[in-house]
Amino acid sequence: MKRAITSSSKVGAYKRSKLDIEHDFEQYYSVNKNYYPNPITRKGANQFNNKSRTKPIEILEELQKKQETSFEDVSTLVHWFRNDLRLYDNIGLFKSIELFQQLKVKNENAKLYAVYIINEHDWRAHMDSGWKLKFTLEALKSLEKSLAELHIPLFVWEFYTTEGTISNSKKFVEYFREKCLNLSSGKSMIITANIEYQTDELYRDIRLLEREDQRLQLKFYHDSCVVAPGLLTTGKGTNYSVFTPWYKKWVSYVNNHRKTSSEICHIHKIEPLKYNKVFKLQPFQYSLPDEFVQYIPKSKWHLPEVSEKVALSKLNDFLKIKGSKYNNEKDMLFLGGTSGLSSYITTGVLSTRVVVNKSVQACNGQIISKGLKDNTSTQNFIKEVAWRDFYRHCMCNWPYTSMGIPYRLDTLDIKWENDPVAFRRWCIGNTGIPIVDAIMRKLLYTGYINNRSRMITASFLSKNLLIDWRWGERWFMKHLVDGDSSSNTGGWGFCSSTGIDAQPYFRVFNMDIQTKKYDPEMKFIKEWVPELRLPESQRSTNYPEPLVDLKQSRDRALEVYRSSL
Ligand SMILES: Cc1cc2nc3c(=O)[nH]c(=O)nc-3n(C[C@H](O)[C@H](O)[C@H](O)COP(=O)(O)OP(=O)(O)OC[C@H]3O[C@@H](n4cnc5c(N)ncnc54)[C@H](O)[C@@H]3O)c2cc1C
Repeated sequence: MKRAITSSSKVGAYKRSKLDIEHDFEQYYSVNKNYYPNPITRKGANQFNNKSRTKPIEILEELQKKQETSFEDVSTLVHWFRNDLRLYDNIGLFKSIELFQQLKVKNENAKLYAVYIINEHDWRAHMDSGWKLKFTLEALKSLEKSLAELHIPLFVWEFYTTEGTISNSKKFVEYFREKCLNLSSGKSMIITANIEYQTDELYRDIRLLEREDQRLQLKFYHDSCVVAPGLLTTGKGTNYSVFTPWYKKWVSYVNNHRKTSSEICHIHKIEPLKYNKVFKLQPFQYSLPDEFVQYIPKSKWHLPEVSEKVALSKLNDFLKIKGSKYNNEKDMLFLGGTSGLSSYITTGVLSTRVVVNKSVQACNGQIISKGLKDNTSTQNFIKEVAWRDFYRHCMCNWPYTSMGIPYRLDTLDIKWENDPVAFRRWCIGNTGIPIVDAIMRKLLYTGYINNRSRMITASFLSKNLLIDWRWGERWFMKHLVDGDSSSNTGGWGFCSSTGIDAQPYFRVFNMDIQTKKYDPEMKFIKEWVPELRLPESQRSTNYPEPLVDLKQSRDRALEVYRSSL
């Protein structure tokens, strides 16, 4: 078979461009063996499909059913914040306050606290980016202040172990038990938390429930989706693996809520009371270690302001100003026609129920799923938000997709070429394909690129370069400010034709057409690839020749995919 990638010696000449940063590229080639010494295999993944292994979400829900609430000897209630760093429309927090008010009737000295737990090993294992962690810590600071206004202290605990231990370990369970009992002076307590749907996190919560000390009552709630996983099944009771019929069901589920509530989806608002006695706020002290920060170019260190208030006003502004133009502008590379809310949503500073409610108000009506193609801009915006739910549902239904295995198990047979030099050039935006380079440089320098940009570069990596999509997925996680494992895996699966409701394998993005459509005047490209600003005749030679011939590499991809599937 003809190899379409240009020779490596030529490639070497471009390896230290101005945008290159010191980087250990090998970390993207496979799951981190320190944390996952025995990664799941195809056989293991199939056990979930043939039901010989129970899905973690089902185990968690079964264990939950067995929990009964008892206020006996309880004097402390804690809400454990994870990716839900907000007060407004936070179901777990809302429930915790409901329980606290019941408890107060029985024990007027009862206390309500909030907790957040830092485990750097989790961040390493999940390849969280410096951008995202910095954003999370800012969100936490803002939350701490808002909680203090309600007289609820926030405790930030740090789980440190010398050996690599993620939070689904026995060690963590023991640590958690000790910290909690310390807080309640050895008495019983109730802990609320919102469910995180990634497999590691589900197994962590399962362990906590299974090994629970009788004194600790844990209560988990669905919160991060508009419609909780498990509620939408086909007429035959099976899980949807195609978005459009799932979305129709999602829309009618959400619309039906109008019958029982004034809102499309019920928003949980807590009362702005003083829940405990006054206390002196001592802001938590934690600095993000260099190993996470180092991936962010220092000169460009800039994050948007992070608070619930900012997120809500960004949403309102978007709906007022850009919402009606979303259909035309969302894909344009230089316009910023999308909401820019993903980092707020990923860290839970903003709830997607609020996003959907406000969007529906903005278009004065219900959500429509019929004639999807003709939908208005705001209706389409809602549909994009629903994709996030869809991928979360899928992660619960096919848990191995959160363990480094594609939804389509047959695609494990694809013979990826996995050229490390080509991968490196893709990462740093030096492929010689202007649209790809501009996007990849923007990602490296800002931590954010829009959905079209993600699709273009993911298609190019997995198809034109024939590099295992998981290498790219990990690079994205390590660099995105909004890195979210279900949306990221879902997006990569879609573009590489290995995931759920994916593009057919023969759809290979044509980079020239993408440029003409989404950056017609090359404004975006020239912004990020300054080498191309001058007219061709005056350009110096420091911009690389294309890494691949687009037509040849497309044909090669089709051949490889066809022969493997
Ligand atoms: C290869 C690839 C990787 C991706 N990785 C991530 C990721 O790590 N984290 C992430 O939040 N999104 C990811 N997405 C989805 C999407 O690209 C981003 O959510 C979107 O670009 C964020 O910008 P925005 O908030 O301005 O989007 P808007 O267009 O304003 O959309 C509003 C919200 O809807 C949700 N949303 C929109 N499009 C999608 C989609 N296709 N799939 C799932 N949710 C969507 C997001 O929560 C987003 O904030 C990925 C998509 C692809 C193709």
